[in-house]
Amino acid sequence: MADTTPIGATVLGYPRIGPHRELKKALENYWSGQAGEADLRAVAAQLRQQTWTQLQEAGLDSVPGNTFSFYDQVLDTAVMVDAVPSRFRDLGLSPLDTYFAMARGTDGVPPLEMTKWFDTNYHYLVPELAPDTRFQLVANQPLADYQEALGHGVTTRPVLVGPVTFLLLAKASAQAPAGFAALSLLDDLLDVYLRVLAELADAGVQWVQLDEPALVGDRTPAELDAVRRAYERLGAESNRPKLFVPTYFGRLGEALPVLASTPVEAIGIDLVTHPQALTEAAAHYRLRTKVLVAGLVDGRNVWRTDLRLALTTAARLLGSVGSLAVATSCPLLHVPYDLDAETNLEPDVRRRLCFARQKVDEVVVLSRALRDGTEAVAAELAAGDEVVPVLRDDRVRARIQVLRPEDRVRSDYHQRAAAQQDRLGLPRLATTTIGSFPQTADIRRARAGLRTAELDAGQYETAMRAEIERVIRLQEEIGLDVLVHGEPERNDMVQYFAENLDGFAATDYGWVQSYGSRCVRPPILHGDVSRPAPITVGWSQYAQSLTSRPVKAMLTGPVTILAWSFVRADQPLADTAAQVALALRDEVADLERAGLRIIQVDEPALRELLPPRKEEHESYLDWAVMSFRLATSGVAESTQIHTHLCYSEFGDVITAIDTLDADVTTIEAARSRMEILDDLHAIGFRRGVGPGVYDIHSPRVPVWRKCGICWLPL
Ligand code: MET
Ligand SMILES: [Zn+2]
Repeated sequence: MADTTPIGATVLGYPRIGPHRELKKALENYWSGQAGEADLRAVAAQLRQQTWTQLQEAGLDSVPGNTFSFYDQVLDTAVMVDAVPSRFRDLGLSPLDTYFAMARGTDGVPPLEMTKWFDTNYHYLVPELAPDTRFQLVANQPLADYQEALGHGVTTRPVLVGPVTFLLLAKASAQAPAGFAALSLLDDLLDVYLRVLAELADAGVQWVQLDEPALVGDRTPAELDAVRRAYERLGAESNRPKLFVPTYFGRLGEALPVLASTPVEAIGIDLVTHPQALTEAAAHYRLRTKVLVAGLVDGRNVWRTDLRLALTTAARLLGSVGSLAVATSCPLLHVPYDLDAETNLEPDVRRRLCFARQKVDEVVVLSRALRDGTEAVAAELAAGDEVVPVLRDDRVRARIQVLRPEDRVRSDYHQRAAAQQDRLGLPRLATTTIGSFPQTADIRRARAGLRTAELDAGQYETAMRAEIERVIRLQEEIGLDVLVHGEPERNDMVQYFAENLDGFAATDYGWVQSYGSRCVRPPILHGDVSRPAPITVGWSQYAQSLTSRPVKAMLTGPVTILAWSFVRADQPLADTAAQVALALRDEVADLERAGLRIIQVDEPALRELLPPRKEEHESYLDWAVMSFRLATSGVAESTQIHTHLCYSEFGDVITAIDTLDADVTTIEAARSRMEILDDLHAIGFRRGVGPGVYDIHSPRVPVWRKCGICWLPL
């Protein structure tokens, strides 16, 4: 290995969809046939070049490369190692179209499964592996990217998904025998990684980054052994770049000594998510011979870093590691591009914010302070000292202060169930939907019209009411028992509430990739939350006025509102959740007063925020459940509270579902073949359950099957 430049100041990755979602538009034009492959590739090349030059000009010592993707970085890795299931291979498509077929499916060929990337709202594509999967290097994409950057005068550090994380995120294909573990393919996969590394080294690459976020979760001894074997083997190769292994979204724990005992030259730790990571790292003697890349700037949230605090943290590591580099806590994929684009934010909120582009500057400042002393960055530190206080609302705080345990408890379930049955008179197997009906072009046009003042509030209301009436009549005609108003007035189930609650701000360009070309613009929860006026009551009340059947009012729960927003970092999430819950509790009370007999509070993100380690589950689930109960327990016995969960894999939260104490839980069950019913049965779940039998992602009509639990088990 040649002498290498230090990592110094760096970021682990960068947004790739384009500051104005250029990639989204280019992808969608390509998919619809409006543009050809060359057009798409040109946009992609342009975006890559922009990112490289920007990062270099911002003063990073090491610029990450290969952070671009046409769809998803895990899919890129699968394709790079030729883990392409035969159903896609057999299509005989071009490499690019095969790639998109894996991502999106085509003509009756289902795509790879998509699932959430750790506890973020980003979705990756799940590789399908089997004992006969033959890994081989198809095209060295990281190398091509490196050379392309070099052509623009930028030397990069190629970023790849680490081999262990790749295998841990993969699943056994349908053809794999029972008991097959993807990790058994480690050695074959390493052969390919070794080739990639050798080719990179031949091209002069000095550092390569192998992301291993999976190491921050609870790992079995066998998995830890795979980590050791993987990095022993990669490290033992002489013809390779230096290895930098970042870990993020939690603390390394028992994986730290394992990774640190291998020959990797640099290890990255996330000092933002978990303060304990600092003590772990400072105490570990093996880090004395390594580069420690300190994730000091939050890569997932949008707040300015407390630079002085970050420097204190860094100072505690200086004596205990070989050398120190400064980075973001994780790739910047999860934050918007540039705060400079936002001109409509309240100045006091704006001054507290920091998007991807600004985070790069922070990393550079921190690194300079460590190298040249704090005097060198005196101006930046002074600017950081002008702290803008968080917007406090004493009324909200006073209300939270006086909450009693009874405010989170309803009466005995069976008593409630009887009262509700009396009032609602529903059949034993009642039918309902989850809430939203399609957002038609007319609905979107009306909303846009309201924004641009083409429609006044009255005209908008008339348009929405017409839509509500349409879906109410449709549901009556179909013969459903519990009706919904269809949520036409909502742009999004979280944004809509954020726009109507105090304490939230919306951005104009704060797009973040959710999957593929799909982006979301998460609201920014920046201050104490309260509800200035009823939000949904008018719409639900109108819907109920149209029919004698019960209409179910619809709210989004506190956990989901938090999960899909950027949240405050200045107080525990539990406290923020309680504030949101209290605002929702007021809404629930108003709905009940307006005559709504059923109220559904959706918590599809309950599972998503679950921390990576078991030891933290209990405290998370405790505040998550308590916030739901705070929102919902103020109602009369005869008011039926529903909740709705989706996105599967409820195993880890199944008992929490019980403690939510909702009268009815509607839950996605189509994709998991109703397994959830057995799981609920096993824990003695006695409340109402509505297994969702229609898969909303597919036009297929399901076949009715008898199941053990019914709507209202009395
Ligand atoms: C992602 S869960 C969605 C629940 C919401 N009520 C809807 O039907 O859209
Ligand atoms: Zn759902």
